[in-house]
Amino acid sequence: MSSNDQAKRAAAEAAYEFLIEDDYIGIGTGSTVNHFIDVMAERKPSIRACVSSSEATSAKLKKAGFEIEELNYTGNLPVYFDGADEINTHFEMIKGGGGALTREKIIASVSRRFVCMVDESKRVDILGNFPLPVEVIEMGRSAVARQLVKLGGSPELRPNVRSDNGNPILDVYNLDLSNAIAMEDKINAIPGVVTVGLFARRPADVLIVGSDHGVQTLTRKP
Ligand SMILES: O=C[C@H](O)[C@H](O)[C@H](O)COP(=O)(O)O
Repeated sequence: MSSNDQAKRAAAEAAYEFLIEDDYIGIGTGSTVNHFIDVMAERKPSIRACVSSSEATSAKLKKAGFEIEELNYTGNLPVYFDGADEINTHFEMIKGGGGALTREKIIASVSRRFVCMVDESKRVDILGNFPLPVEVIEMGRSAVARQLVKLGGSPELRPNVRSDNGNPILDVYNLDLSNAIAMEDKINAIPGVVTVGLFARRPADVLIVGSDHGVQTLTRKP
């Protein structure tokens, strides 16, 4: 296992402490979440079912023997576990590097606690080094891209990729995300945008950072 993978695994093990048994849990997408599912598979918690943010996560959870439930049938969730592409000191995030941003944002919005697991390379002072994913409706792709250019961004169509919802994804470089909430609102207001991968209106509540030196668990200050 690479040291990066060891850091993700360590964060996933620490995150497991936040799992609430005998209820539904939300599970995100990506390599860090995959470590979390491995930890779940080893420890076999008693849970009602998982609400999953992607087809890939659902497949891995099912293989590990966990039930999947649709969010439409669960109501609010006590806890959601996910990774991030970048996270700042306010626990605002860029997500969607794996294309799962829309389902992730919906699940995060109905979860009482968002536990974000990262390796330390994901921590930043200002978001934006990682290109910002924006899921769009196909027929509005160019129109949205032109609006993103007006906001100072350089959008690029993610080649040969569709989200689990069947939509294209634009990766936007060079945006000024020093005011992440304002930029999230501006991008959300563009007709044709399905979801922007900025999680500023709904930041994480708990941040677990794995590194060579150990694991740090941080709680967002209100
Ligand atoms: O769409 C993917 C998700 O937002 C992931 O949480 C994000 O890309 C981080 O993934 P990873 O844990 O593989 O770095």
